[in-house]
Amino acid sequence: MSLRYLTAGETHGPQLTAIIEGLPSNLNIDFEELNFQLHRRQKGYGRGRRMQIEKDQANFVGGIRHGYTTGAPVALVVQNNDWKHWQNIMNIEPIEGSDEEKRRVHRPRPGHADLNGGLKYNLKDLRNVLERSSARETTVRVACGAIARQFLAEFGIKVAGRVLRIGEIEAPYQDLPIDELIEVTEASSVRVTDAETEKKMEAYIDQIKQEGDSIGGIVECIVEGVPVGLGSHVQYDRKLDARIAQGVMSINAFKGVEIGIGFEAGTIRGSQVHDEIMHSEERGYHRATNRLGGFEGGMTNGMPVVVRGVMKPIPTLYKPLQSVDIDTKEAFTAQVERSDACAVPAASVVMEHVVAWEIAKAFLEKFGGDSMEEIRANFANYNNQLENY
Ligand SMILES: Cc1cc2nc3c(=O)[nH]c(=O)nc-3n(C[C@H](O)[C@H](O)[C@H](O)COP(=O)(O)O)c2cc1C
Ligand SMILES: C=C(O[C@@H]1CC(C(=O)O)=C[C@@H](OP(=O)(O)O)[C@H]1O)C(=O)O
Repeated sequence: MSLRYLTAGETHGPQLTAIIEGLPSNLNIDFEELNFQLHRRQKGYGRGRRMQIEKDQANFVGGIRHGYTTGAPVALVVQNNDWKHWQNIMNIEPIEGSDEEKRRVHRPRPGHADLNGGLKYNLKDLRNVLERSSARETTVRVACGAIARQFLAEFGIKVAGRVLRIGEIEAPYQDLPIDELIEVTEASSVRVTDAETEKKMEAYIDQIKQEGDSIGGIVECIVEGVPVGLGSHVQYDRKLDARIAQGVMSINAFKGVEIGIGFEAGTIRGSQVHDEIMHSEERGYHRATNRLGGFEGGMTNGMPVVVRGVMKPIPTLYKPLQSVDIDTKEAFTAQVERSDACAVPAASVVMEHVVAWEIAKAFLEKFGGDSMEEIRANFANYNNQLENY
């Protein structure tokens, strides 16, 4: 059985839930580290009031004993603190005497799932769509990814992320060793590597917010220590670059994915794109450059995996856009109560965890076993095979 997870829960409901299946036994879970990753997702300049209400923590309710996985499905929940303000609106049972009509959402917001979901599921209260389409769900995706990240760390694989651009402001690209990149971006409110860009981006986000607008950006994830040969060229759905692309595109508001230089590859010559193959005693086979972001033929090539994603501007705007009421079919301009102005730094944390998940899944497919000990032995055996190749 390959590694998988399902999530459930609404943004203003009592909690989010995830069930992970396919984790090996005897993986040590560092709960503090996992909650730190949830905390990182909540940070980032430009987020709205909701993030002050939530203090995300994962509670495990299955599959772990005394800090170690047992091989059983892992179940975890994250409470929504905001639930207490929404209980009446979100109640599962009918509430006697409540004015259903008053709480019904019938004005779809442009850029959200509201209208498509209402039409598709035949729901006249669009809250039934928006509650689940909210990026609140990315909390438990990060929790699942944080477990994948801890699993990968056992094999020396490290994950970092950074913001490359917010709207008109591009961050200078600094090629830092991965530990330094993790440290420096962690200290930055917008997850960039230099203080000057950080200041510029903060002021820019403030300005956009003041103008009642929102802004998106471009983020990058780097994974180092990935062995050669994860994924496969032999079948479309085994190509790991394609699976990573699907994961990234599934993050709310993501509109594009690149591996390595990505779209730039269509603008320059082959000699400027392909990475020359080298061999040395210490490094074995490697590439002179890493323009293709660690992939050839849907398989990792041992170079760092480099993935970029683009996030559109937040759709809910204080400067309202026009839409159509589903009851009257009349035009109105959407009203806003609260929203993030920019969630690009937060989304870059989500992306790290989505990428970590896909790599962990492919790692388990290649070196799979039911316990960590079995996987370690399989991994050592493969490394031995590579050394003798
Ligand atoms: C971390 C994060 C936070 C977000 N916060 C908001 C928000 O506060 N307001 C909003 O309108 N959209 C927000 N979004 C984006 C919407 O969830 C998303 O655009 C919407 O569900 C429609 O999905 P699509 O853009 O993928 O088509 C956020 C996305 C992410 C990743
Ligand atoms: C709750 C989170 O993000 C939310 C994602 C979101 C959306 O429409 O996607 C809308 C906002 O929620 P609300 O409407 O309650 O203010 C964000 O705060 C979170 O990231 O944990």
